[in-house]
Amino acid sequence: MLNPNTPMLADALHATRQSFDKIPVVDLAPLIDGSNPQKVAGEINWALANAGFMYVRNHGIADTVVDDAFDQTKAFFKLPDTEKMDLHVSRSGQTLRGYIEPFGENTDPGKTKDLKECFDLGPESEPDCPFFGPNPWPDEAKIPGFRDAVYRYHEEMKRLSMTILTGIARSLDQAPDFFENRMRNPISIQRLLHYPPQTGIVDESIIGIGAHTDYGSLTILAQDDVGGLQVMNRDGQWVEGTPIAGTFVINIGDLLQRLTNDRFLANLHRVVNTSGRERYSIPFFIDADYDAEFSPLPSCVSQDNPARYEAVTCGAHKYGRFVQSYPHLQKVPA
Ligand SMILES: O=C(O)CCC(=O)C(=O)O
Ligand SMILES: [Fe+2]
Repeated sequence: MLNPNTPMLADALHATRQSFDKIPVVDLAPLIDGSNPQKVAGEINWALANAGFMYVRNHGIADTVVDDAFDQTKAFFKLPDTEKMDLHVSRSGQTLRGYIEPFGENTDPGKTKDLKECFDLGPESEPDCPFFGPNPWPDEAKIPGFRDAVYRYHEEMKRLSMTILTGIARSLDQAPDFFENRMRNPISIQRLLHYPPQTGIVDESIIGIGAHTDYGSLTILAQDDVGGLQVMNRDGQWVEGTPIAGTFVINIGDLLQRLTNDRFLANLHRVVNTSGRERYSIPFFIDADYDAEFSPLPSCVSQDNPARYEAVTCGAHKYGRFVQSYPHLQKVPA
């Protein structure tokens, strides 16, 4: 007889196992040490134009920084639900920091409810526009070292993202500081994620995180060894983003797709955890300054390929996407 705990995936949730040539692995060493940044830019160009995703290795981030952040992530999600709910994102106004419970944010609304729970934080700053302000830190006595480890991770990710963005700028034939100039005080979000394993019949109505594209410029994802990330390939098939030790998964968001007039792809992805184990991941999202304008680069526009997007500002675009996926924001009058 069928064990009711054995996951049974509906057809639409199956991922094709393919060679990971499909999601390329880019060695960042020649970019970081300056020996051959143009070679790395070429690899980035291929990856972002075809997959919208890449793994990066030799990224220069110490294992201990990543391991400490994962240890603290696990400790955080073990806190009692009432304590996590005291830090709920809806209490942070437009800063949008804090805890989100299962089904509290749905990234493919109308189709899928997200089983994940997460905790968002960002740079400590004045709350002068959406996405900026203080963090709702959990009680240090309950999880000692949380703030330091998670914030250190955030700072390291900011540094790494600026390095990767110099490679992306080169791959677009722009000056290496192209992004730095629109990232003086960028919106950045550090997210801690927990995906409980799913058992029984799993269909698209509830999965870890529904199919979505990321909203901003660049995402750096650390995942544990559990697996479950799926990325859509150009044929519309879901390809597994299998964990590779010592790498981060990098993908771009809508703002870079707009900037490149669709030359680079903000690709659909989702998470389905039927491993039988708890899955943890730590994405870091970097966007740009709140008022930075994104419209197609002249070098990505031609007579045959006219501009496909109007200009948007980073903050307005990002906030609009959050309103669509956060039920609590929809209740707030505009
Ligand atoms: O947990 C993952 O692997 C992906 C998370 C994700 O796509 C997101 O938070 O935007
Ligand atoms: Fe995502």
